Amino acid sequence: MASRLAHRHIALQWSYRISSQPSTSQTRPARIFARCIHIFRDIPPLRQHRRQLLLNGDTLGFVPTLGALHHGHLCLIRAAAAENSKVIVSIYLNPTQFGVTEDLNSYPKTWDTDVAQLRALDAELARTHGAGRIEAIFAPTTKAMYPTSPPDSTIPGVGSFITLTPLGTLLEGASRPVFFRGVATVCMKLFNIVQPERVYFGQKDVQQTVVIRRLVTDFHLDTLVRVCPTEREPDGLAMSSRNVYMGQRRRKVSVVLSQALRAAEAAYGMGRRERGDILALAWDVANRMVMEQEALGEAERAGIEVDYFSLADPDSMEEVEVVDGERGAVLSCAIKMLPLEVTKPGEVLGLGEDKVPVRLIDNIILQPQRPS
Ligand SMILES: Nc1ncnc2c1ncn2[C@@H]1O[C@H](COP(=O)(O)OP(=O)(O)OP(=O)(O)O)[C@@H](O)[C@H]1O
Ligand SMILES: CC(C)(CO)[C@@H](O)C(=O)[O-]
Ligand code: BAL
Repeated sequence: MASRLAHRHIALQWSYRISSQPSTSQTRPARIFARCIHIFRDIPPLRQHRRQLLLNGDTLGFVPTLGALHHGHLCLIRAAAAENSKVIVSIYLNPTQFGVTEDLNSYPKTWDTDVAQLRALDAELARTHGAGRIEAIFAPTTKAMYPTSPPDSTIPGVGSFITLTPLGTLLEGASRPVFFRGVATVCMKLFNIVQPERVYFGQKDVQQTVVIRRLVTDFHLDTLVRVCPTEREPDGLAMSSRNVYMGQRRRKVSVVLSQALRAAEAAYGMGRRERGDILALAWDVANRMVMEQEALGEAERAGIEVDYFSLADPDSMEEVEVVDGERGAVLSCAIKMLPLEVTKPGEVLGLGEDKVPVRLIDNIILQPQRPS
């Protein structure tokens, strides 16, 4: 009984969808079962449900998220539904991957629209021949996820953690020292709880995908890791939950990230293999934007700081001097969009009124080239 009460259902009733075809004796109204998407807040009822899925012969795809869902997340779920009969999505703002000075408290929280998007997507999947369905949302409490000691985000870190060294200390890990410890730890917990056949991650967080593959290999986890392409806005900006922090002014400037990467990718496309030759083009684009912004007045400009441009090995994420054409490389970048110094009346502002610094990341895979 306790376990039955421990999760809620959304969409409790059956519904009928009228087919766009006229109804005749041959073409009856399509009768589509608006199934409930279960919402689990605790682990035992989810485990029990998962056992039932196994007994029913279902395959399970898992999409972990921090919530504030956008089109990029929905693409991961579609990919999961394309190769599994059931999909579980987790929505959990994991505290241990946020450093003590980072944006955990202001991170966008959009539970109602997240659930509405998942319901709409599930209805779309119901109409898609052969697609799996969204079975459940796992939105655990922090007490459930961190049962024995409160989650600690300090660098010494009291608690049980997984670290991947040196991989987790490079690039994003250099700027966010507890980030990959938190990600690896929470993903290990989530994978142990959900026991998915396949897990789905976005290419946008490229180093995270390398960390997850390493976690699965080194800890012999029985799951397949799938990586889905980065979904972008029409101007090239990678979709990200944090983009809502940017109002119109910072949003316009943020396009520099993808433009810089594309310039460097073009150098690789033209046969350049030396680090300096490839990254110089990215730096040129970024420096030009920095100077353009600096030349404007306080009420017009949006400041940016480049954290890194990187050209790294796809398995280790260690920097390379020359791209091995048979291995390819990961070209990646992180920038900080600085808070606006002065805002103007009537200006379209982002979440937190453009006072929150926004760290944006992006990458392009430089594909291995076949020797001609
Ligand atoms: N634009 C995107 N295209 C494809 N996958 C994405 C995209 N953005 C995020 N994802 C993936 O969705 C999963 C959940 O990510 P998360 O909830 O942190 O969203 P996010 O947009 O990356 O948020 P943030 O702004 O905090 O980086 C991750 O595997 C992430 O790589
Ligand atoms: C994988 C993840 C959900 C772990 O909290 C998070 O790092 C993310 O959303 O990319
Ligand atoms: N998608 C990455 C999550 C984070 O930046 O914390």
